[in-house]
Amino acid sequence: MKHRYPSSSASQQPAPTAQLNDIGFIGAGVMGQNLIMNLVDNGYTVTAFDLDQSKLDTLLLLDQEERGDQPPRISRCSSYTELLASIRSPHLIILSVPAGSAVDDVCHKLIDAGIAADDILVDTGNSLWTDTIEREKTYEGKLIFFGTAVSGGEVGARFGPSLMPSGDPYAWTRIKPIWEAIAAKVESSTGKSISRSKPGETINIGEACTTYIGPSGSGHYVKMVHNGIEYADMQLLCEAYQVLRFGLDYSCEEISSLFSQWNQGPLASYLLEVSAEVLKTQDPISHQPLVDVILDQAGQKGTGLWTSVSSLELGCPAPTIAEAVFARAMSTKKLERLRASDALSGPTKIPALDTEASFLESLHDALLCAKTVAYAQGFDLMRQQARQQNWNLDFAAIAKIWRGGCIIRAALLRSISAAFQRDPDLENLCLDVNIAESLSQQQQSWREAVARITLMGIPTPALSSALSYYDSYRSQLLPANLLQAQRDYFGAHSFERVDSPRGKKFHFLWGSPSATIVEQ
Ligand SMILES: NC(=O)C1=CN([C@@H]2O[C@H](COP(=O)(O)OP(=O)(O)OC[C@H]3O[C@@H](n4cnc5c(N)ncnc54)[C@H](OP(=O)(O)O)[C@@H]3O)[C@@H](O)[C@H]2O)C=CC1
Ligand SMILES: O=C(CO)[C@H](O)[C@H](O)COP(=O)(O)O
Repeated sequence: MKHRYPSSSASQQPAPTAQLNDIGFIGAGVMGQNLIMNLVDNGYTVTAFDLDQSKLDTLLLLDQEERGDQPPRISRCSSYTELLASIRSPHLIILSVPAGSAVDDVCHKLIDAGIAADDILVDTGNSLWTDTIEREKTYEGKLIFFGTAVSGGEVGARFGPSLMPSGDPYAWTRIKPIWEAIAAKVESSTGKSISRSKPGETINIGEACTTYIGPSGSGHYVKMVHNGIEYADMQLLCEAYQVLRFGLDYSCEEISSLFSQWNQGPLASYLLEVSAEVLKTQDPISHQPLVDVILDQAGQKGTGLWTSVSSLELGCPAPTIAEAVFARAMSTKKLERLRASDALSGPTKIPALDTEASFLESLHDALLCAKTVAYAQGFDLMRQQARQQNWNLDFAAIAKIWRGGCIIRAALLRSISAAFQRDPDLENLCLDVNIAESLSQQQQSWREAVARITLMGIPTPALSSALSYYDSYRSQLLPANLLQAQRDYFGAHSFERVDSPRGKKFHFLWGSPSATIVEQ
């Protein structure tokens, strides 16, 4: 351990008294407000700071409403000096501000306000994992910067998120009981969520959806990949919706009930549940389905993009995740798409379906296979990055903490954690004996769905790219032999031969009258 902690900062701060709060919290926005309420439900007292003081008004009102005749659990403050003076030493401060410069802004201001070297600042935002590594180094000796990525949106933050902590092991010993208290819980035997949905409720049974991920930055990397899978999963559901809506003329209500039905089986997931809920929601203004009045231009904050960049940098294919990012980008070209819809033709003949029921079954299986493949890509990325960074990631534990609280929680994660428990060094999820069997059984339906949908002219970039990944991954031969020959032809880039030891390079003298191969 690199840190050499000076004596506790207690000397610079007021001595602990009953009035001092347990935790300082900076950023009382969507996530911050809910994390704070989760902390106080679990018995911690908090001093909160936000640039926007009206957010603190709301927070204190909420505390007043929920605590009944108990004393206040939250104090507000208007400066970092006040924040430090109002919490126990060594200080523990949690940060929930937008990723990027706001995080450093807070660090600098806390340093100016006298934060001590053994005080802990936990960044719960979606920070770029390399920024977290840099920050831990930059602020060493001034404060202990510790990353904990959080998933679960506002409801998760309030009643139990999935938490991905990483960094300084000493800081982890202090944070662990708090994270275990506020995290989502799942039943050990079934992996099912133990629901908690009322203010004041706490759950002290089951497995907490948090585990120490590893060295600095690893938790934020794992969360970034979680979000990449989230992008893919969301896109797959959007593609299924579009096929049903415009290929089969289903109403939103009908799609909602089909999704709810699918949610009882192996596709069960929070995102499917959310989609079913969204699709049955009416717009109070136009009284049409709400989705029909939402502009089809997707936003993004960057984690899917970072996952795809990481995939390219590592040379570790995650095309389904990348296609999901591209799909969001394509959606923003609204005006161009409107022009292109006039200029470019679609299918002239759409063959009739054999039966609607068999197509729905194929679509169901296609979704399940593509979702599995998206997870396989995500876990492969984590495996490659872990190798490069020398992180010892426990993939079974990661799959387990995603079973509850987080946005990608899904029944499938039970098979995924079981796969990594069977073989912690599993190269690719598709190779797990049970997962391989399911994919092999369902791949024909997947092809039929993709082929049908292609003939309908409905774009399914994630569904189809996942199938191409599956087929590429199971190919003994890929056309990279021709590709190597092309490279050698125009750039003398050389190639290896199948009949020579690996590493030996050859160049063909293209265009020379005698067919000559030279060893490089
Ligand atoms: N929303 C979600 O579902 C999830 C979000 N996250 C991550 O959590 C973090 C917080 O997100 P979210 O709660 O949605 O964001 P919000 O914008 O709702 O809240 C962020 C809060 O931080 C305040 N803030 C901004 N800059 C500073 C600063 N320099 N110093 C102090 N306070 C500041 C903001 O104040 P002001 O409004 O005045 O700028 C705001 O109150 C982000 O990193 C996000 O990516 C992670 C998981 C899920
Ligand atoms: O981290 C999250 C959930 O896990 C956030 O909801 C994330 O910000 C969503 O990303 P985007 O805005 O890019 O869709």
